[in-house]
Amino acid sequence: MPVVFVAASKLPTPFAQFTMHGFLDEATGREHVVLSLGDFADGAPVLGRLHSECLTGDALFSQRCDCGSQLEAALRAIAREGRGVLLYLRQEGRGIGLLNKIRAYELQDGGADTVEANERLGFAADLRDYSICLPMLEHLGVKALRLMTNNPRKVKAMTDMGIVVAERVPLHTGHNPHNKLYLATKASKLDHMMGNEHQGEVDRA
Ligand SMILES: Nc1nc2c(ncn2[C@@H]2O[C@H](COP(=O)(O)OP(=O)(O)OP(=O)(O)O)[C@@H](O)[C@H]2O)c(=O)[nH]1
Ligand SMILES: [Zn+2]
Repeated sequence: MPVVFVAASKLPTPFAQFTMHGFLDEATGREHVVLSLGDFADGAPVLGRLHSECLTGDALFSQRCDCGSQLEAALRAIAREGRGVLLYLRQEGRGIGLLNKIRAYELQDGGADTVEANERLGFAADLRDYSICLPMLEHLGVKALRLMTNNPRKVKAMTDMGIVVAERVPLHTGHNPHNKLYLATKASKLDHMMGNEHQGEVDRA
């Protein structure tokens, strides 16, 4: 079943006034949001972020992860450029949902790392499906991205579905003592690029 566009409105934020596009994934019932800024008609690669929902990091100021800081840095970068898209994907907890993420955090409080915790709960390390992005990008007329991410799986997923990733823009921000092990595990077990890439890097918030 498809991901269908439902409605669009203005969304004023401290960074810029974005246009907010709402989509329904009819297969799962999940409601996704895209914030866009500027015009994409010229076909030039668009500064973009595929941001997976993290209620704890995005809305509740959690320092267990880097999500809230990455969300803000990405919106600031798009605002600075006057052109870009942020897909806010409702794939909480890398796809396991909020309550299972809290179960996973409980196991992490007992010493497991982020991947071991998922596995002990019977889940793969990362259950996200990025195919939902294609209809949203097509709706907006975006064919090529300058993708703000440290996650090579996102780059591969876009390329595999025919979206050109003209550049990967590292997004290193929100590091603190509480998420040190989490970020190290993402680098060692989930292939995240946490090195000191400088090319086109988004400023730390
Ligand atoms: N299962 C699980 N999910 C987590 C944990 N910590 C954070 N998450 C989720 O991980 C996801 C992070 O998504 P993104 O911000 O898109 O980041 P990413 O895949 O790490 O890649 P980047 O683009 O480099 O940020 C969110 O859905 C969070 O809710 C954890 O310990 N366990
Ligand atoms: Zn998070």
